[in-house]
Amino acid sequence: MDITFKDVSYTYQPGTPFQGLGLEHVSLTIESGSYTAIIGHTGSGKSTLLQHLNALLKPTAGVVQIGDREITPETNNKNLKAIRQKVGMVFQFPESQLFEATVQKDIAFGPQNFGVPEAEAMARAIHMVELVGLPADVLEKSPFDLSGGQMRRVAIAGVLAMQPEVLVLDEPTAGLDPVGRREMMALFTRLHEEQGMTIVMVTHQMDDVANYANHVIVLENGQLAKSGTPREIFADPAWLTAKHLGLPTTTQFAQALIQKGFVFDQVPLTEHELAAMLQAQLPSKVGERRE
Ligand SMILES: Nc1ncnc2c1ncn2[C@@H]1O[C@H](COP(=O)(O)OP(=O)(O)OP(=O)(O)O)[C@@H](O)[C@H]1O
Repeated sequence: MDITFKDVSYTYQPGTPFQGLGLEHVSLTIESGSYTAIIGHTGSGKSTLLQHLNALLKPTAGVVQIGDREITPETNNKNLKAIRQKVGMVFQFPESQLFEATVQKDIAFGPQNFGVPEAEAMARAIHMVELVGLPADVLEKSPFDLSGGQMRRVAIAGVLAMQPEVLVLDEPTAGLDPVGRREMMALFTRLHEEQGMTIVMVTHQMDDVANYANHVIVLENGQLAKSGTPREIFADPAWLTAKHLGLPTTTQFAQALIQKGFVFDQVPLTEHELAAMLQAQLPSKVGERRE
């Protein structure tokens, strides 16, 4: 299911002293099956854009097309359930929204709320706990007895239990330790590669953009500043720096190497790419070491 923005603008609290511009004339497509990263400085409109992906916000001008459904400023707030099911939204620190007595009930709550019979919803919860990499014995535990990282997995399992086609994540690794972050990112890669799920992720982690995404949307002051593949986006480090956006660690390291006289045909984005490019430039030395 593609999601397309056609000249979308969104104004917060129009006509009041608190009026604020969230998005301005944004046109873009998030293709079915993509892994899209949304990046941009604070206040650039990332959260506003995310909330349009499942019609939590409706554009104040323009059209958001979600699959075959068009959302316009005139769209009635009723009958949006199908969209909410197809586009699962994981907000920042989603564990704060856990509330049921057991993990299983918490995960089953969403589907039940959407009309799935209790027995099926509870069965889905068992499957989802496994999918997000938690042991089965958490099912009967209170979510509040789990670690922070486990609670976040439970919250994500609750969204996955709705069987969405698109998973939208707002800084999903914020506050996790390095191991927790890696495991969480591996989970999204599994969902993307094994289940063909479309992933849309707001992140400040440029390493994650380089390592996982295949499409990047850069926002600035509510406008689309650039979109393309990670290679296209990171090909111009000066532009990113001017926008107060970072570079992947590897790309940054490559910049230092370029200053020392190394030449790269294209910007290395990952450790493996950089290693391969360096090996190609230092064949004799690498060979000597091996012998
Ligand atoms: N409720 C609101 N009322 C008025 N203006 C708002 C409101 N919420 C957001 N805005 C404005 O809309 C613009 C975009 O905000 P948004 O939260 O989408 O940015 P963001 O990129 O997600 O920021 P962050 O990285 O800090 O989460 C900002 O200028 C912000 O001040």
